[in-house]
Amino acid sequence: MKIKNTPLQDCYIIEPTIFNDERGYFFEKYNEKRFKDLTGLNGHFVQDNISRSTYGVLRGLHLQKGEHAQAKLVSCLEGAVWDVAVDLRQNSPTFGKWFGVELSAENKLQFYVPRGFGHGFSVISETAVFAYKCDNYYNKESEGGVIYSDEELNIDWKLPQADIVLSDKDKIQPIFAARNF
Ligand SMILES: Cc1cn([C@H]2C[C@H](O)[C@@H](COP(=O)(O)OP(=O)(O)O[C@H]3O[C@H](C)C(=O)[C@H](O)[C@H]3O)O2)c(=O)[nH]c1=O
Repeated sequence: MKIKNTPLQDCYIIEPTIFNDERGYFFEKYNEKRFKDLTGLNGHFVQDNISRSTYGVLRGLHLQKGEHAQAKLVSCLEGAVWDVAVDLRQNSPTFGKWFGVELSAENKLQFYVPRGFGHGFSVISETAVFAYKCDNYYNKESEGGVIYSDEELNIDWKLPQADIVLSDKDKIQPIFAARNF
């Protein structure tokens, strides 16, 4: 398991150790002790989520506010996504900056998105099964984020605008728009 820094403070890319043999492959998807030893972070997750999406779907940018804030450890089990984190922690040196990484069943990379970050992904393969661990429980009332098309962020979602498929919720600026956090 290797940890790689990103341009965003406290945001990491994790490269698991893959054991290949004539049967296929094996890897430890998550090991709390090793994660804590390598990152110095708490590393205790309480909720696992899975979503399946078709090409062009864009989910995000979401986060939960305050005491319900979630750190996420995300990966793609089938297909490929362009995964984006935005630092929305007002006191962070990388506040307002975004970073993207391709996560796929092929590269098996994982992406650690800390509390206080907006998170989203776009599906760049025919279908994608997305899995993520959260270190705090879902709390609908505390949900907020930033609209995917925020002009200041100017995020490249690696999709033609005409192909993007959004939920009704993601078509509008959230009530808790990150600028007011
Ligand atoms: C997030 C979540 C949702 N739900 C229910 C609520 C809705 O009835 C349904 C779909 O929820 P939503 O449309 O918010 O799901 P996504 O658009 O995939 O949002 C998620 O994907 C982006 C990329 C994230 O980073 C967040 O974790 C999360 O906001 O699942 C739950 O029951 N528990 C949960 O933890």
